Amino acid sequence: MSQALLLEGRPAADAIHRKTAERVKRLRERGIVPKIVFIRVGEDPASIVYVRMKERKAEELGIGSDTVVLSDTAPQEELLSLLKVLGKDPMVHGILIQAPLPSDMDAIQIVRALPPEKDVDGFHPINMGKLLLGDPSGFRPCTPAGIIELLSFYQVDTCGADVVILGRGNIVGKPLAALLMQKGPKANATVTVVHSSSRDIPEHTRRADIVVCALGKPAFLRGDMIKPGAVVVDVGVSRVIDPTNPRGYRLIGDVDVESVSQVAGKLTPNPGGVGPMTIAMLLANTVDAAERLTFNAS
Ligand SMILES: Nc1nc(=O)c2c([nH]1)NC[C@@H]1CN(c3ccc(C(=O)N[C@@H](CCC(=O)O)C(=O)O)cc3)C=[N+]21
Repeated sequence: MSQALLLEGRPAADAIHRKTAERVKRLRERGIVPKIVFIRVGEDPASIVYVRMKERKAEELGIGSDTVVLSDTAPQEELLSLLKVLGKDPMVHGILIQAPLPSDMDAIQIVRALPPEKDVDGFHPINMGKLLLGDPSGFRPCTPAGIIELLSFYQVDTCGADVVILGRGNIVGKPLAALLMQKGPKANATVTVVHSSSRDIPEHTRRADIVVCALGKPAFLRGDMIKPGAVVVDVGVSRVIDPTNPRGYRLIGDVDVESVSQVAGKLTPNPGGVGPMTIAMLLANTVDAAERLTFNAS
């Protein structure tokens, strides 16, 4: 009975954090303190936890941060005028609008109100366009970039690999497909994107060298759906009620760990895999933003 090797996110994230801290130090020696502003709308408990984790890590690295909290009854204009002020503030290099937003807000219009140079999430249409074009002057979305760097850290070669991505969302599936099919190292993959209208999902996943599961469906991917030795990246995360857990809930990924770990060669745990990498890429993007805004100023 074999057990998949776990590709832990923490060591890979720490390697990125160490480089980020060095870059922060160099900026600070020149009198620049890289800074990110987090915007949270409403009191969603998960968003509160995530923003706090990002603030704490930023502080550890010497990156300045502010968090602005708006009421979920605030008019969208309030958020738009806040973005306008932050967009012009030369002390602010990165702006993150924590998702999800209240359903009555127009997320597409809101991202467009960000200057693309401060869009460290990489969600602005300019950055999405640059991503598709392979123009490195944009920002890579944090979770897809984190997956690329996680695979690279553990020397999983994507060149020529058959990668099957489950999920076609704008945050993970679609941008990850664009990154992986790019020409170049840490890319060069043959990419298939599978979604709810795909005819035979197991047929696709069974021939993949690498399966990326980003559906948000707990324990969706089972061992009988993958090729022996495959690399499995578990991205989706769901909360299930668990009275035995002090938090009252437990996090569960898209992968059925019990069966998949019997068949897969390597597996990213969840939590403890892609999540920490997402934060590492966010803060690396923030330092990129500070460097670009400082050294490429026209
Ligand atoms: N504008 C925006 N940008 C985001 O990047 C963004 C967002 N909105 N909205 C929500 C999602 C979620 N997200 C996570 C980041 C880190 C972990 C993470 O580090 N998780 C830990 C566990 C955390 C726990 O125990 O709850 C882990 O996987 O080990 C998880 C989730 C960023 N998001």
